[in-house]
Amino acid sequence: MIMIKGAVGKKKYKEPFSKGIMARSLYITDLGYDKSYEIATCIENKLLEENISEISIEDLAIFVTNYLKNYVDPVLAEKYIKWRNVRKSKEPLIILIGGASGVGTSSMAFELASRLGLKNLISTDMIREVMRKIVSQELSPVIHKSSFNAYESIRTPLLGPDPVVEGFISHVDVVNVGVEAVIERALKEGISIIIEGVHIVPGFIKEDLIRKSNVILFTLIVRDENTHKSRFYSRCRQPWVKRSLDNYLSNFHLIRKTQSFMIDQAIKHNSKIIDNVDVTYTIDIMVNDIIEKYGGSYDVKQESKRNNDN
Ligand SMILES: Nc1ncnc2c1ncn2[C@@H]1O[C@H](COP(=O)(O)OP(=O)(O)OP(=O)(O)O)[C@@H](O)[C@H]1O
Ligand SMILES: O=C(O)[C@@H](CO)OP(=O)(O)O
Repeated sequence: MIMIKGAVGKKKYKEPFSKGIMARSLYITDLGYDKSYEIATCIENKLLEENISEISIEDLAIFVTNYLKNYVDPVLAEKYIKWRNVRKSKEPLIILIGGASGVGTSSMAFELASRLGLKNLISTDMIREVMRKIVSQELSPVIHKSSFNAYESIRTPLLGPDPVVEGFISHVDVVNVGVEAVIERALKEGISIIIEGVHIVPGFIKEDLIRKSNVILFTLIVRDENTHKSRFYSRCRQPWVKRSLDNYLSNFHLIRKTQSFMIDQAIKHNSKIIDNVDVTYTIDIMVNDIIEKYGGSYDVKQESKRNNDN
């Protein structure tokens, strides 16, 4: 059996090498579960071949990086080490995924959480639901509507040419208070989290939060109208889904307007836009962006030197 040596603060511990845990950490490199497990098995065999029965967690990471570099693919080695840097960071990762109704924010957030092994995921619809219990319809009628038809509840005189966009802005502005509270709590507790939904819009979240280096925002869109429309059919196909297909189809032109507004905001604030047509493409872009932004530099020798110095 191969034992892995690690430390939490000054406390040292040992645990047996687990192919499952190793496969999980390789999964980030987009190898897929089966291939990750296969490589984890090869790594275990290689350790045994080299008569390594005990290894520190840092040396294991170097061993894995070199294995990927020499026997699999140097690009994957780089991804692996960069993701490791992200995981070792002292700050939690706050991933915000916005997009108009139906573009796939909840599906992509779930996929991304699974790829990154993140356990915390919340939808802004749920935040809004809690807020609806606290803030009466009289006080804030807009949040008791959908984002795309909130304009029907605007009480103040219209300021611009498009009531739909104005309703959307008022709606997002209120729910954003709850979104910011979740971000602040996650930062305070040190919890990595994904927050997704229509209420994540560039330009609405406080500057001091969005500028933090560990907060990243993606705006998902579906540029093609027919593809976007078909998403409502696929969403309503499951028998347990209670949201009415007709409601989204009859309001589709309003939903598209909210998407156009989100695109304008993302461009204005220099924020990433992803056309969510293909799941693999969307997740790969998000993963690559995250590891490029937070993964630091890829330097195995540096890590090796650090270990020798310790
Ligand atoms: N890249 C994709 N390729 C194919 N289908 C997708 C993709 N992304 C999402 N879908 C499908 O589109 C439908 C709508 O997605 P989802 O429910 O995630 O949207 P949403 O943006 O969360 O909507 P809402 O904000 O209204 O809840 C789902 O059936 C989902 O499986
Ligand atoms: O407000 C909206 O656009 C959607 C987002 O999911 O919510 P609901 O369908 O509950 O109105």
